Amino acid sequence: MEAIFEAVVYHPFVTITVAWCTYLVVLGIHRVYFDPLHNFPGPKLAAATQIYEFYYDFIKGGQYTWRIREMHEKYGPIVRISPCEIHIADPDFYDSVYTGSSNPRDKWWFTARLFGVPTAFISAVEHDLHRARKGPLNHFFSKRSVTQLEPMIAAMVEKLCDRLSKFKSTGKPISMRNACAAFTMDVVTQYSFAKPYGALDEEDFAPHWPDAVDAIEELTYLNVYFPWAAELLRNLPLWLTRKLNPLMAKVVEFHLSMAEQISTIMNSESKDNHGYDHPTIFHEFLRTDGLPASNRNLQHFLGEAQTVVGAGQVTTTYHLQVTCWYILSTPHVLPKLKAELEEAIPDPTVLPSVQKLEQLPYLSAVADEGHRFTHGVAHRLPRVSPKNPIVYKNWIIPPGTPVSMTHMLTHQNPSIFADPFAFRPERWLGPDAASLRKYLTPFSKGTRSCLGLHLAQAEILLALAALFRKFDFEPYQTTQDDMDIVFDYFVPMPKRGSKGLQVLVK
Ligand code: HEM
Repeated sequence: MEAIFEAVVYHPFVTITVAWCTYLVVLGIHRVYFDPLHNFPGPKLAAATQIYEFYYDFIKGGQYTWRIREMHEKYGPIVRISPCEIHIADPDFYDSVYTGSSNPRDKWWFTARLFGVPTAFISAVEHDLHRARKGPLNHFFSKRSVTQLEPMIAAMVEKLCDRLSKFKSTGKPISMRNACAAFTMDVVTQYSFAKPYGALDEEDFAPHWPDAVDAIEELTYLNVYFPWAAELLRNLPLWLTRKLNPLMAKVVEFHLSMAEQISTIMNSESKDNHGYDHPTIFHEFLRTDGLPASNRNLQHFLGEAQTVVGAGQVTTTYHLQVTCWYILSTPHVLPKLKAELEEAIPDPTVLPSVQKLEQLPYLSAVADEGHRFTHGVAHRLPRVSPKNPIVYKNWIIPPGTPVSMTHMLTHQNPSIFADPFAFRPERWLGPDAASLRKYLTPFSKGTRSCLGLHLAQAEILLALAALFRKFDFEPYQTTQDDMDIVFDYFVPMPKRGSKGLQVLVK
């Protein structure tokens, strides 16, 4: 008996397990009572172990954002939400966290893994590395470059309208999620590869592309918590990945399609984008002299392509779809918008420039209110001050600590946006509009802010103007709960099974 007891107690597995558990308990106690963040308010369990956050985001699926909101209601504007992360819910502090390059911020290495593309600029942890990698892409997205791109975007809008007009009075519903995604996908792939994916030409608007980009988003927590598993799944034979994890299979198929485009450009003798009246990102990118030799490979370009194409497609599509829903479902908005568009666009076949559309107050207010409802991203965005502490009121947050804020908490804050769940473009037209604007942060701010802001704004204004000048829509089997955000998979997502906005063209 004694021999059995000794064998069990001294078995290496038991010894290691006991030692590991003891280590975790001591670590938890240290984090809660002794480490530099121990004074910050928040649940003790969240401070002791990251399993707390893991439970809400991985097990329950994208739910920590709502738990964080509850924590702020209980503990106030600054909360320790995990052993190493501080979250702030004070909209006036946004500019102190999301700073420019004179006060650089790093990303937090842990959440830099969200997208599963470690060499892409979006995943670069250090400020300097991020700047070096993003640099070659910046000029493609300047206001000037986007203005030059306008004829292409307008042509895609025309194509979208052409397709929608075929549904007129047929009684056949259209998925606005798929139609808008086809438009944004064709724009961003035309700009990236000089070859659109042709989603607007497909009968059903090629839903497999937005499905693939949504799959990238749904896999963000797998990438963060189990990067090795995500890597393994990405590299298995496709048939096996399809069986084990259909979401990852969609991502791999998406990667294969982009790899084909990039290889064609890499292998073509001339790197010239002959025949196109606008530059294209990956032709130019491959010519960039400043790019280190280690980054001149398919894998690196693929990471950048996923970043640009994915980010360009998912956010703008979501904005367009959700804004269309609120325009159609908020009784006073549609007639006001239509009246403005009819006056500004006497001939519906001739769309004004983006510059002219920007001057239409109600259209711009509708687009801004759409941003306030869609947030850009649902996830908090952690930033790290590498050398200096971040000081919030009496709290001194040590350098190296990830500090995050969440757009949704600001955009739905009733002390800033009165009646926050009412879609009210008028709030952007009143006397308070200028002071409200600084709290509208869908594109984030600082060095890591959205690269595609001007492109997104051009797509949104041109598409909304054309859709509501040319068509009368009626929502089809869509209710508010098909649109409400219930998941944070980095980007906002509705309930499972929602088909998004479906419409009939009258
Ligand atoms: C409504 C439309 C859009 C919204 C609200 C939006 C919002 C955002 C936000 C909040 C970020 C910061 C993410 C982070 O900190 O990790 C971001 C980053 C980014 N966005 Fe957008 N985006 C939109 C459209 C676009 C478009 C059209 C493109 C390009 C085609 C684009 C490309 C990017 C890229 C490349 C980044 C990474 C920037 C970096 O890491 O420095 N976005 N976007």
